[in-house]
Amino acid sequence: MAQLTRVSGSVGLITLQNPPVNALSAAVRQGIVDTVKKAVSDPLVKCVVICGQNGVFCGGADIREFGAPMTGPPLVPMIHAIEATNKPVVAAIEGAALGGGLELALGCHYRIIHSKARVGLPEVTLGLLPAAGGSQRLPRLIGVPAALELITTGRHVSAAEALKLGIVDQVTDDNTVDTTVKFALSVVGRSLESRRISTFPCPPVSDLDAVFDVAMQRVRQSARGAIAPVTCVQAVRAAATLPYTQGMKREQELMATLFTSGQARALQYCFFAQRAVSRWSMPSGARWDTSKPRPISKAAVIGLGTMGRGIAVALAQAGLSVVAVETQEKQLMDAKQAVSGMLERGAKRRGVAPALGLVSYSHNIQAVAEADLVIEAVFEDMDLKKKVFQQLSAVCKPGTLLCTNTSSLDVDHLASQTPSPELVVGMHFFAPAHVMKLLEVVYGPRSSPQAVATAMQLGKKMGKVSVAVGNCRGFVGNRMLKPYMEQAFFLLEEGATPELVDQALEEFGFAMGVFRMSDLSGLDVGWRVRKADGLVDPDATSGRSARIRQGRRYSPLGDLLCEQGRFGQKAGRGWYQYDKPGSRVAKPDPWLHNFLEQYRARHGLGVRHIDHQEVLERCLYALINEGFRILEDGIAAGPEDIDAIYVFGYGWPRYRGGPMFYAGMVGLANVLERLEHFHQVHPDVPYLQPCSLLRRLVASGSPPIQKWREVIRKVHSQL
Ligand SMILES: CCCCCCCC(=O)CC(=O)SCCNC(=O)CCNC(=O)[C@H](O)C(C)(C)COP(=O)(O)OP(=O)(O)OC[C@H]1O[C@@H](n2cnc3c(N)ncnc32)[C@H](O)[C@@H]1OP(=O)(O)O
Ligand SMILES: NC(=O)C1=CN([C@@H]2O[C@H](COP(=O)(O)OP(=O)(O)OC[C@H]3O[C@@H](n4cnc5c(N)ncnc54)[C@H](O)[C@@H]3O)[C@@H](O)[C@H]2O)C=CC1
Repeated sequence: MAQLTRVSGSVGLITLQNPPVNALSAAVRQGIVDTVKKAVSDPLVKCVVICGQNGVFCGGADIREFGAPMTGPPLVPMIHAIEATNKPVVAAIEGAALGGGLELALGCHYRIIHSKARVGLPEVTLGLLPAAGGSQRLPRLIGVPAALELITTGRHVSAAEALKLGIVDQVTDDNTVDTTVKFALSVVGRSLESRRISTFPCPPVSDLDAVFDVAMQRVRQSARGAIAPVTCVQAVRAAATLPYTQGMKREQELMATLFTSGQARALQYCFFAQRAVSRWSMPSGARWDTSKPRPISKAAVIGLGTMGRGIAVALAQAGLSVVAVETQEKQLMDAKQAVSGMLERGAKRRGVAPALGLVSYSHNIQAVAEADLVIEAVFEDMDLKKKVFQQLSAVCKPGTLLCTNTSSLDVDHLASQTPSPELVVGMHFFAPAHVMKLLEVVYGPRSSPQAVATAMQLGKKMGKVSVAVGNCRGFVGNRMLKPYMEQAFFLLEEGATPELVDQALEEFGFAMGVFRMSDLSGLDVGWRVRKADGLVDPDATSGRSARIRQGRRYSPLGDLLCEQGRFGQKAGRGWYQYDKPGSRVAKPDPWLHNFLEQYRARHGLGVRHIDHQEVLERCLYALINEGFRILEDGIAAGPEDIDAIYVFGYGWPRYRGGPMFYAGMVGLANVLERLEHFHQVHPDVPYLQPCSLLRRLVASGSPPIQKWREVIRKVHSQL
């Protein structure tokens, strides 16, 4: 809806009304069309101000309407009608003017913005382009290079930057609507000829082809398979090279190719999934809206290795005071330097003062006595962690939340070491912890809803996408990763190379394939876990026992590499070779190819031709099948939780929506059929057996992902 009122005698004030962000739904567009017409034809109205209710101008087109056939008046003629009026129309921007919201403001003759508001054209992040004239008006207003950058990245711009770029005419710290009303009255009677952006020529660029070539190269490199950024470049090129009307035609044509694309659907799903995970629930019935978080102002981190340092930085950057405890003197000194450096670099990037004073250091665990919440990040060793938790229980004040950053150990077992297991949760960060967006908040059967709510809220404060998950081996992300990686090892045994597997996965859109990723994080990490699980047996060198452990197929390839000291990048060799230890450029290694040949010969393994399709199906469907098991077990509440974890923590290409969304896109029946086939061929790999939830979904007609929770609820109610 939009409401027209007359203020200050002769100002027609149009207020967009569609909480929470005044998205341009069909009703809002109709409201704008009607109120603009009314204001223009009212002789008492001399000028018009457009604003949004509740402190937000407009969050853009209503994304929820994208899946359905378009109803209501289209945006483009609506914005043209505003631009064409003979009465000045001024946008009063509070909160945000994004996407269609900014395009609406660009159709106005002037724009006044509150100093705390932001603007942007984030359509590219939804798989679209600004197709309500944004791709044609913005370059005309601020020039091609700046518009290209904003449109291809979707970056939000502060009020100050918007003024500097020339997107807005004035910034105010006062009441935006009052200021805009006064401003509108002050421009009544002035010619509007020079205020209609669509009539502007695009500012000339000296070497147009070079500018667009560089932009195209940049988006192709960073977008890795995403089509919207490429299309955005093409749309801006149309603005730079064609008259406005033809440019608009091109904008519409390009948008038509994107609007119904699978990538746009996936990205829009991700937008809502990211928000859905904050509405968490636990199998006990505890929920986000009935569980009150506890205020946290003082936090502590125990163990200042790779993870502890990043966690301390993330906490301090969120404004908390942090006590950082490390027992090794040298580590403590190094950590102090590293944490200060990270805080300084982060502050420089964000243009704020570094929060150095918020972090204090100690080698004594007693220093955490006053903390409201402690995050333990010592070595991955159950006995050590148990000891630390017992110490914390003795040292901390009553009610302190005790969190562990363990990546694989049993959170509930750790909780049982304390007199208050309800205060224990996992806070599983991802490396580097101050950069990576994902946080798995792991609850055990005894974790209190308040503890979960507090960890979830703290994650949000740190700018993380926090996902509440149940306690099981590997939680959600690492549990699904295990079959994925194992399939990659099996493919090497059957004839593939690390390069082939990685290429297939990187072409799919992963930032790194399995083997490059394994080299980066260190092969010894998994080796230690497999040893602890009793899977590593250096004596089993040939025969069936070498490749069957604990009754199922096992590939000792990773163990054999570790025995040779090939721990990955840090050793200068792993699945690839590197110029020197620590170097990042992975090169194919003839030694490894030779080693694989000998290995296959020793085990009598025939070499098959393996293509990219098989790599994708074997690795991804094994991972997806585990995802269905996780849903069936109630470890994740819904497919959105799993997808958010994979998109924000594991480099799953966002434009493919996440593994569960992807399964829906390729067809659940198809996934089921391929898993059945692979399980038949590899009966000694139990996890290839299709999960019963997957069968159930297929049997119920493969409903859209939004309906899976109903099927899952039925499965749970029958257990
Ligand atoms: C051939 C066809 C031609 C079609 C032409 C169309 C061309 C276009 O021009 C296309 C577009 O506009 S696409 C939309 C572009 N706008 C955006 O991407 C902004 C999205 N929103 C935000 O960034 C933040 O919500 C924002 C910064 C606004 C607010 O952040 P907060 O952190 O305060 O709040 P959130 O938790 O993010 O959001 C609150 C609730 O609002 C929902 N929502 C936000 N933006 C929406 C939008 N644009 N449409 C529909 N719902 C929207 C959001 O989902 C959340 O609700 P819940 O999910 O229920 O929690
Ligand atoms: N490295 C990674 O990518 C990830 C690791 N994790 C988990 O985070 C935890 C820490 O891992 P990293 O940081 O990689 O280990 P790390 O080996 O880099 O650091 C551990 C630190 O804890 C210190 N420490 C040991 N005992 C201590 C004690 N009693 N009191 C205080 N400090 C003590 C050590 O001196 C060392 O500096 C582990 O549980 C690991 O599984 C979780 C996610 C990712």
